[in-house]
Parts: sequence; C-alpha cells; structure tokens
Amino acid sequence: MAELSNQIERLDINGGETRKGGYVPPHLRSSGGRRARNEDVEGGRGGSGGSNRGSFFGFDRRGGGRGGFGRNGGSGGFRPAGTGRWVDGKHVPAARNEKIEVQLFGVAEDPNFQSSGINFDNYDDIPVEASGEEVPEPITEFTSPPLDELLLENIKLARFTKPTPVQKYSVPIVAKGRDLMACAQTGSGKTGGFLFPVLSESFSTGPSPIPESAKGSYMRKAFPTAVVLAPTRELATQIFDEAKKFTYRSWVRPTVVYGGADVGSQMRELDRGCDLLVATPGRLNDLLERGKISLAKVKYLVLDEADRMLDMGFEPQIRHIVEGCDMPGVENRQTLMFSATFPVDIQHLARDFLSDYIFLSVGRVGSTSENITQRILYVEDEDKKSALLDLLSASNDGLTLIFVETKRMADQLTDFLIMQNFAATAIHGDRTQGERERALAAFRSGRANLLVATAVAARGLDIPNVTHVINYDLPSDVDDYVHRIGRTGRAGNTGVSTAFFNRGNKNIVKGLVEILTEANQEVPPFLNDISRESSGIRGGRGGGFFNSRASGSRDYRKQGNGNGSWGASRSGGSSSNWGSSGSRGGGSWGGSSSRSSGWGASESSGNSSWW
Ligand SMILES: Nc1ncnc2c1ncn2[C@@H]1O[C@H](COP(=O)(O)OP(=O)(O)OP(=O)(O)O)[C@@H](O)[C@H]1O
Repeated sequence: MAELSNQIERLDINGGETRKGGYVPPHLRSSGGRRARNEDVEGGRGGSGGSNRGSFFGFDRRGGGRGGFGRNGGSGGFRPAGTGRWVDGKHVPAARNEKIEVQLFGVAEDPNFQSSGINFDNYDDIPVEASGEEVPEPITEFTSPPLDELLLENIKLARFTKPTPVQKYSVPIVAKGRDLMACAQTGSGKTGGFLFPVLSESFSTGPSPIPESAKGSYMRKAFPTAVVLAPTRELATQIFDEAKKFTYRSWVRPTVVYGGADVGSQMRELDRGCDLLVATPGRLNDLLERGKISLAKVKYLVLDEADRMLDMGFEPQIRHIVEGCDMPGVENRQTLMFSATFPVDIQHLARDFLSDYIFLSVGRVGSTSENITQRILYVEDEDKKSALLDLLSASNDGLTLIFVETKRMADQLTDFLIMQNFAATAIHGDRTQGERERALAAFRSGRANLLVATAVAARGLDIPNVTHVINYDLPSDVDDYVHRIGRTGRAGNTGVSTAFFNRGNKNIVKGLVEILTEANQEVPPFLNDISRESSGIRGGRGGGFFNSRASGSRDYRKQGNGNGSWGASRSGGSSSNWGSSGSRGGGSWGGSSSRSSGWGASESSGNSSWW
C-alpha cells in the first residue's frame, strides 16, 4: 500500500506540466499501464456473474413448521437445511452442515473473504463516547453470556475473534432494551453492531405470537420480528448475506426485498418465512400496500446508513413505514440507527423515531479511518482523464473504485477506459438491476478491476481487495466523501484514496481540510490557500453556501440544542473530548410527514436522480 502511495506521489500530477496544459501522460509516452486481464467483461460494462439472490438454502420440504412466519409455529411445511426451529418456547438449532458452512463462511484462504488487516487492533485505541442515561458497560470479548451460544458459534465460523468498538457497546445497549444512534468509521463493523445484539436477543426470546386474526386469512402475510432498512439494493443484499451467516442453524429466517427485481419471486420468498426482513424503503412500502407484510410484530427496527435514510430523498418513505402502517410505536420497539456520519439536522429529525436513546460515537462523528491514506490532487476538469490514466498506470494489483457525479459521466468514463484497454465496468441508477449485479460481481471477482460508480456505490459496500478509491469528481457534500473513500481501508486493512480537486470544488474545501487534518493526512498547500480564500463563505464543516449537511461532531443533545438532561456519559479510549465544529442545527426541511406516493417502482435511483 505504501508502494502505491509512493508511486502516486512520484507521478507529479500537480507538477508544472498539468497546470500549463502541455501535460503528456505516461500512457501516451510508453505503453505501460494496467490492461484488461480478461475479455469476459460483458459489453465492457458488466461481465458474467449474476445474482446470488433468492433462496440460499435448499428447501427440502421435509420438516415441520418453524414459527415466526404467518402461522407462527407452522410455516407450511418448508424447513430449509441449516434452519432451526422454535418449539414450545425453546430454540432448537439445526444440525451443522459442512456444505452450507463453506457456502456461507468460505474457506480461510478465499480471496473474496475480507480478513481483518494489520491495523485491526488499532480500533481499540479510537476514543469512544457513549452518552445518554445509564449507559451499560461494554463487552470486551465475544463470550456467552451475554451473547447467545449459537450466535457465538456463528461468529467463530466467520473468523471474528474479537468485537470492534461499535460491537462492544451495541451488544449490552440492545440487551438492556435501549434505543441507539451509533456513529462509527466506515469499515469498522457496524453491520455486526446491529446484527449481533438483535440476533442474540431473538435467538433467546423467540418469535412473537402471530395475531389470531392473521391466522385465518387466505393470504399469507409475513410478520418479521426485525426490520433492517438500507438505502440501496446492493447494500440490502449485502446485509442479507451477512444475516444468512449469523442466523445459520437458528429459527430466524432472513429475507431481502428491494426494488428493480421481480416482486413475484420476492413475495414467494416471503411466503417461505420472514423473521428478519432486510429491505429498501420503496419496495417495502410496495409490499406493505399489497398486504404481504405486517409490521405489527416488529421488535427491532434498524436504519443502516441512517442519515441517508432520513435525508430528503427517503424521509417520507421511512415515515410512512414507521408511522403510517402497523409498526409498534417508539416505546414498544427498539430502534437502532447506524452510520459513519450524522449531520446535526438529521440527528434532530431522528428524535421522532427514537426513545431515550444512547448516542455512541467511535472517533469523531464523520471522521475517516487512519487506515486510508488520502491524497488530494489539483486537476483541472480537462486534465482529469489524463491524470486518471496516470494513476491507473501506477496502480498495483487490487481493485480500484472510481467515483463520478453523474450517470452519464459514469458511462462515458467507462467507455473511455475500455477504449484504453482497461477492464472497467459501471454501476449507477440507470442500469438495470441485472446489469448492476453483473457489474458488481465482475468487480468483486476481479474480472473487471475498475468500477466506475455514482454515489449509489458510496455507502456500505464491503468489497474485499479494494485498494484504491478515486474521486474523479468530488461530491458536493463532505459526508459523501467520507463514505466513498470508506470503500477501502476496511476491517483494519489499509487503502489509498485519491481525489481530483479544482476550484469547482470550493464548497467542500473546508470540510476536506478538517477531515485530512484530523486523520493525520497531508494537507496540500493549494487546499489551505483555497480554504483561506473561501473563509468568508458561510457554513460549518464542509460548509459553504451550497453545502448544508454539516456533520455534528458528537451527540447534538450535548450541544445544548435539545432535551439533553441525562446523567452519566461514558467514554473509552484515550480521549472523549474532541472539539466540536460548526453545525447547521435544526433542519428546516426535516420533520415533515409528507407522504409521497408511487414509491413502489423506483428504488434508490428514482428518488435520487444523480445516482
Ligand atoms: N469483529 C470483527 N472481526 C473481524 N472482522 C470484522 C468484525 N466485524 C466486522 N468485520 C468485517 O469488517 C468489514 C467491515 O464491516 P462492515 O461492513 O460491517 O463495516 P461498516 O462499519 O458497516 O462500514 P460502512 O460504514 O462502510 O457501512 C466486513 O468485511 C466484516 O466482515
């Protein structure tokens, strides 16, 4: 990784040639560069691969009912291999199955398996602050108790040896019945942070009884115990894949629903049982309207990428799901929110969905991992293509994710790279679900080692071996930058991020300087200069006229904005006292309970046109 950084340094993209416009990129000077390794990238922009969706376990039709679905205790005779049961108030785990274990957990040397990196232990040094009333003690290791024995076995199969900070805190917080707003750096295990406590509790307490009225109904209806909402189809799928691992052998059957895919087959999957539902909001609303799902038995509601889920694009849909259907009220369910960023205005909005919650921050809210070496290069728009080819020529093995701002640009740049013989593919909201899945599969497998993406790939995606993230176009929101670069440097591994900056990106210059400084990264002089020039511009972190998404540095209740009158706050690590930076405060657009209709069809692309 250090080698890749050094090579980028030696490129001297910001040297005199670039500015003068007479710059000749090395790929034109010599025929180096990383070229297509494989011809099977479909149409240049896809590749074979295909979905791993649908039913993972083979249904053997032998077993009895499993409980948790529809008729609670009898789900129509399906009992997939590797699936346990809840019988007479007791958990009856299924027998182990070697074949399923290899499919779920891979083998240790599998390159597609994200192993924790050399810096994994450094997570322990990140200061943690947990605020709210009566914050429970964190766990220090994976043990049973407090974790359910079966879950512990699955955690071992996943080769997780110790919890990350967010997991250490979330387990006892959820066990105590508390709500949680958790903010932790990208790649630091937030998925386990919600799956472990929710599953551990569910394994021990079993499914909720299904209402009598539902039992006689001619149409099968799913009554999930836990609902996880995620902003994109790809992220929902990934969470579902993780859920399959940790529910292995248990009574809990995970199911995923998302837009852009055949609703009929998703309904059939629901018919087979659904105890933990992972969903994108649009498709969930669609299925609620069709009467296929009831939220009446939900004990746990999780919003992953919560700030994204509550921003302007999704908030009406989330409000409809949480407040406009039959989900238990805030006092009768537990609500958990996770993200690496939590703008203050979104924290305000989130109050509506939480009750007496604990705010957990691992590191400064919105900070980037020091595992990522960040570089900002000054590149004018017209020089970007050449500069990109330079970077790619210098890159070593590993996958490179390139972010652009528009879907059109994603296609154009991908075509350009393919013309230059790179194995590139693209993902954005205008591609069909099949194309998106094939593109991601080609990238994951390395058949296409370059993925050009819009913001649709910015959040949550956990792809092993992404060694370099390039912000060809910088986003206008510095929080988006944090999520984008977080596709590398995950689970204690190291990674490099490079961003092309020019005066068109002035609106996030302050945020960038702040982020680089706090992550001990080099701040190039031009960035400081432009930041000083822009100092008259209104706004906080990442602020500017055009950027209203200032991240809070911590629990907004502590900034005297809210109702924060609790007792103790607990902090771990070396410091709990990171300074607060500017924040916008109460979002003027938040809090509305507007209900937009017609969300069934569009999903994570329709409501965010730039994706
Ligand atoms: N306790 C653990 N030990 C080892 N590896 C872990 C542990 N917890 C999670 N991981 C691994 O770390 C990687 C990142 O985890 P995850 O995707 O949950 O991060 P995240 O915090 O949700 O990131 P993002 O903010 O990008 O969504 C995954 O590959 C996951 O398998």
